[in-house]
Amino acid sequence: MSIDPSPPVRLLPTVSIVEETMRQARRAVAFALLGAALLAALLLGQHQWSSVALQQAADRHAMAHKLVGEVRVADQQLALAAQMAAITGESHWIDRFDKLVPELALAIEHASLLAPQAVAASYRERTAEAARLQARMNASAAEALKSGAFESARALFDSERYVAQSRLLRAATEELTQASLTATEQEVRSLRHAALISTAVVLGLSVALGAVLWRRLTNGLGRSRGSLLEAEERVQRLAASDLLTGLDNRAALHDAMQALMGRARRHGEGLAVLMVDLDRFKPVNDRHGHMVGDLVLKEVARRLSRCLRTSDLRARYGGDEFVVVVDESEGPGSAQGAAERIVERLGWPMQFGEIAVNIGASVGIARFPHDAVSDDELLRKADSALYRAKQAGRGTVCLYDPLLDEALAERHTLEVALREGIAAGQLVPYYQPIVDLHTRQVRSVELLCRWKHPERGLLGPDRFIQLAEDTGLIGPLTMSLLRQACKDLARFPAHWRLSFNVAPQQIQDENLVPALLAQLRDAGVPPQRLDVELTETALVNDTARAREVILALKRAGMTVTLDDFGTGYSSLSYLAEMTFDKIKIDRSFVRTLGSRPESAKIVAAIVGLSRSLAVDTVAEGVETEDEAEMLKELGCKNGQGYLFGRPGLAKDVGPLERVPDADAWALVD
Ligand SMILES: Nc1nc2c(ncn2[C@@H]2O[C@H](COP(=O)(O)OP(=O)(O)OP(=O)(O)O)[C@@H](O)[C@H]2O)c(=O)[nH]1
Repeated sequence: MSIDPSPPVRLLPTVSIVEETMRQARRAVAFALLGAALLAALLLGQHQWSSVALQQAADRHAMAHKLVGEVRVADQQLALAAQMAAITGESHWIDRFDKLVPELALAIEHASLLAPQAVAASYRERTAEAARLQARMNASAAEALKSGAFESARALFDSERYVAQSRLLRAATEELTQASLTATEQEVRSLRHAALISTAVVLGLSVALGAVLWRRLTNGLGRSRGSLLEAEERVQRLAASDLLTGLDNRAALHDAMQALMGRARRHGEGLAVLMVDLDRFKPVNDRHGHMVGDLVLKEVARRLSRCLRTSDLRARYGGDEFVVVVDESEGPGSAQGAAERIVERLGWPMQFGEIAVNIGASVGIARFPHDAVSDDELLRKADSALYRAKQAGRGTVCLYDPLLDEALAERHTLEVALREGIAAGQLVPYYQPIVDLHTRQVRSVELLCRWKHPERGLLGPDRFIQLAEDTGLIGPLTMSLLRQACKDLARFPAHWRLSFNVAPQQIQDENLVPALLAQLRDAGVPPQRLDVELTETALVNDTARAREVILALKRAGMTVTLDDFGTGYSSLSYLAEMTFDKIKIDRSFVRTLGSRPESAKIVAAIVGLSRSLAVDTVAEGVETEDEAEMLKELGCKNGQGYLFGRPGLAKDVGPLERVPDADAWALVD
């Protein structure tokens, strides 16, 4: 398998999708508005144009009407004025005749302008000669009238020629004015018709344009809606899945569990929740980096998917924890089977390019509805079972057990109380003397710890030290105790030294040595009075780091003791390598000195070894004079135990210089 750093699920540009969608929607709406404005302008323009044209045509028609009357009246009045002037010779008739001649000519001219051009041209052609003669005769008549020759004027008016020409002209003029009337009427009618047609065309166009715009708008909005729905679906998918593995995430798990529980309840079926935690995953990150760690997590997700049914729910719960929910409709065995398959498959080696990785998995199982009926409770109980699987040595499967759950709850309560207790100064230093086996002089005291629990009374270290180590409280606890112990040490006899234990986890703390020196400085105690005890476990876990710490402690002036020697790994190489100042012989050898000959041999060997390495020895757990005697004979220099004194408070330990017998000590423990 090659190393591929890209995550399986790509973060999608949801924001830009929304922006694009908004852009599309805005464009569609802008088009619609523009189209609507165009349509409105078109309709308005068409309406305006047709109203103006119609009005003008109507005006011309009215004019034609008026001219028909005017020409007729002017003609009749002209004839009347001519007759009356010739008969009466009165000057006002003569003036009237004079005036009416050009008036009639002008009215005819206007009418010809309104008539169709062809009609007007034909009128002019047909009447040109008659009009010219008529005009000449009118002029002669007018002259005759003005000169008083009324008889000759009358003769002219009554002449056959004049009458015939007047009739011809009247008929032609009547034709012309009627033609102008008809033409203007037709114009009005055809304009009305055109207006109707253009309105229909514009309306048709508007409907077509409206339909196009509507389509565009709905298409645009439809596309926007589609994009938004798609984006929403993506967002929901992303929100529900773990980005690294692509499995459901914690939130989605809860939703899915509730749905599964609802269905199981309806069908009267069972479910099992498997809490899976990887074993030894942290070292993978530490050794190969987080990128390889991530690949492991992805591979775990892949293997989980392969060894389970597709209907089984799989989720990443966080960190290196996964949750699987299997249905138990076929009986309670299926969860156990699935869990065992998971442990087996995740235990198979993984290979990423050159890098080989070996992890494992522990599984805790809780059942619905047997153990719990809510998702939170089920997960909590599966976690409790998982805790037990881890305690049992990892790589195992454990079912939830209510009794152990109580133990876990008790442990949690104690952890909370311990955290508060450390802050509140409830952890009290106790001291046990370490004496010279020959002189019984007190050489040093070992710092031990008691917890003055506000409700449970005085608790020994067996009740809380392991808990403190497991929960990371051992560092703060040690420092809190040491702060008080350094003050006590300043008041103890100046040749007494103080031994105290440093837990394996504390070895990793970069600040350990500076913090110890700061405590000593605050209390005004030289580092030479401090002896740090380390167990073999601390050395085995991280030998290189242990060597560094030992060197730093010694450089700072403190001494270092190898605690509980003989019980653990007892590698002689540690002794040679690490330059301890003292070795503590474990109490199990001391207690069996009288009963098991091998114990004496082991003690003799350890003492011999120490002597050759020029290292001091201390025997732990000395309870009888016989044991003290034997140890002395075997060459052991120092002893610690009930024979010399039980652990006590500073006020009880302080006055002691030498311990003749056990009664000298306040028996506080
Ligand atoms: N590479 C990677 N590491 C992660 C991620 N999330 C959590 N971790 C690491 O996973 C580790 C989980 O810690 P633990 O469960 O104590 O590690 P472990 O070694 O498996 O411990 P045990 O369960 O006791 O065997 C921590 O070191 C986290 O930093 C992630 O997304 N990627």
